[in-house]
Amino acid sequence: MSKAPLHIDGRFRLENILGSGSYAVVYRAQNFLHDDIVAIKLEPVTNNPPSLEHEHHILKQLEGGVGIPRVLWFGRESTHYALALDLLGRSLHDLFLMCNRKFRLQTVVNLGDQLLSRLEYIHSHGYIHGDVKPQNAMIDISEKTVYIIDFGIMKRYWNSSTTSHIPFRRGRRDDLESLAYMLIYFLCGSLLWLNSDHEKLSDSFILEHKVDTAIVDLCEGIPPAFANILVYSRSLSFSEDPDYDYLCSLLHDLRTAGPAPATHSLDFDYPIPPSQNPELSELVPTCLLKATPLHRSTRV
Ligand SMILES: Nc1ncnc2c1ncn2[C@@H]1O[C@H](COP(=O)(O)OP(=O)(O)OP(=O)(O)O)[C@@H](O)[C@H]1O
Repeated sequence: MSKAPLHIDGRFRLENILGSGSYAVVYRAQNFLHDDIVAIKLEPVTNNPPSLEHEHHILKQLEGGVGIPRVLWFGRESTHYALALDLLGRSLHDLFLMCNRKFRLQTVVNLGDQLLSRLEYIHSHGYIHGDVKPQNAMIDISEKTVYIIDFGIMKRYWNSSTTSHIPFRRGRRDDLESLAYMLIYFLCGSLLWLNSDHEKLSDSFILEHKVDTAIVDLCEGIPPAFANILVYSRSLSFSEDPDYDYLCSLLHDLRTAGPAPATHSLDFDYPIPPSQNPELSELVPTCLLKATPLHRSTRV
């Protein structure tokens, strides 16, 4: 891979790597014109077609939405495309490991509430995210707002010229089903088909076990609202408009049911300091939370 440039657009100086994915590397960078810190996503120009250009195009359409990263600059710098974004805090994946693989019920409720709003906003612009997972949800530096990231492979589900759902494509229900798995995972600490060696599980193994797992077993010991979210998402037909208010109401009921006064804050507590957590670099496999593309089941 070609060497990353040291400076972007004459004003951003690259510092350390914050993370990387299949097509880009994300750097922390200093904007020495405004004396602030940003995130810069770099993709070599050899990638064809460039995913970063597509990501930039989508982010501009979603601009101004709560929890959508703000684009500060996009362009080409020598051998790379570069996208400058607001610097965010940690991903939910990293936070989950730091919190010993358990989030409090109220934290999961508040995360679910925010993430549902993000998905509704993205869907209202004719797109599905298609890769809802803990690595693609980040919180801002003040740990108040959840952001969705990784728009490079996002696709339209809605054809505005024919005003119809594009066939043979994932739909909104798939994003919602993935979100349901993610919330259950945060509450239970794992999902039934995962084992200690889950890095090596194939997509087909996970899909087979997902289909064969009864929702009642998957959601054992957690409030029924999460099973209801999963059942509802799976029962949606391909082009049906999801009732986001209904899903939110299932979560809101859990706020009033608890013994302690409900809080809207995310309220993470980290029993394991990041420097002492050997698992922090471990990745949840990308196929882990994907919606079930095989036959759909509503077994509870
Ligand atoms: N705005 C940001 N602020 C801080 N860190 C970020 C930001 N955007 C991305 N990151 C970090 O960089 C990592 C990779 O980013 P991203 O998922 O967008 O890359 P990608 O190449 O599109 O990944 P994928 O292979 O999942 O498509 C993230 O997991 C996160 O740790």
